[in-house]
Amino acid sequence: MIAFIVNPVAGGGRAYRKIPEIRRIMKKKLIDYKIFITKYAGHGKILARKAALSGFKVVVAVGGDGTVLEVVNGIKGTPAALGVIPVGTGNDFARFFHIPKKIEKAIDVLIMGNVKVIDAALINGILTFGNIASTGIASETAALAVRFKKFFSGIWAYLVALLNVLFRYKPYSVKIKMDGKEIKKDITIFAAGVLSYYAGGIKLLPGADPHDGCLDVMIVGRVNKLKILVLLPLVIFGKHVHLKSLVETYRTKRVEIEADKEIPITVDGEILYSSKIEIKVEENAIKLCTL
Ligand SMILES: Nc1ncnc2c1ncn2[C@@H]1O[C@H](COP(=O)(O)OP(=O)(O)OP(=O)(O)O)[C@@H](O)[C@H]1O
Repeated sequence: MIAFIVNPVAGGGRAYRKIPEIRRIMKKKLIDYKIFITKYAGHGKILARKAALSGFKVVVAVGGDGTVLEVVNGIKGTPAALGVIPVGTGNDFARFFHIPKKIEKAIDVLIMGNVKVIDAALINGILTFGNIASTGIASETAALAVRFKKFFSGIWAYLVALLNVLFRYKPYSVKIKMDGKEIKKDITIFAAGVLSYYAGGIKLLPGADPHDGCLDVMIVGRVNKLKILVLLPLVIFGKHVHLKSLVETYRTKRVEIEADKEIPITVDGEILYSSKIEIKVEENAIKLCTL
């Protein structure tokens, strides 16, 4: 039995509009299913948990990365597997695993029965996430991009927001603890995660591998703002990591950041504020229906 958790606002309402198509395809394929529609942000986690505990073998996030985040946290620790119908705006989680955007093909992935166990990450001991957590210019940009999403789609909303943030951004002074070492740093961009994509297709952590039991970490310290503009096209295609003089990369199981004030942290599209961030890998945390 398959449970679909539909976030009606994901993808600007696209997730909701796809319900009749999901019903038609499931009827044609003669598979038992139920559709649950979220009523508010956070409801997806509750619905997903209830579905998983009441025997649904697959619980499907019908939406974007925010919906996947809620379903992952809902089904964590239950026998249910995660499915995704990527009808959000960015869909970075589905992009990494090549989950098709066409509804019928995405449903085929669910019923094919191919389940892979993948790593996730835990932030501040409370939230499990499947993509990337970031702070610095990236999170300030994400916070602003929310407003631009009404006017621009996917990656464009982030690019316009970035140009707005870029010239007023002041690097955060932080302490970073990793692998028994502590470094003091002024950070422009910090990202840690288990998958590669960010903000609708930007390849922020190109080397991330959800099967290696590690987080990939990427840090850009204090840099001339014009250099950020040079870095930008490279980041989109994941080539920035070759610029060793600007970009530091690490692979670790746990990383901690301490700042002297609350800073924004973007976690799979959601924004948290904290002065202390602890991110650690959760090995084999998610069972995922994939190709
Ligand atoms: N019924 C609801 N009403 C309002 N917000 C909701 C509802 N259900 C879920 N949400 C919230 O909607 C937000 C956006 O969802 P989601 O991220 O899936 O879509 P998106 O932003 O279009 O896609 P992406 O994150 O891939 O760009 C999430 O933060 C989620 O918590």
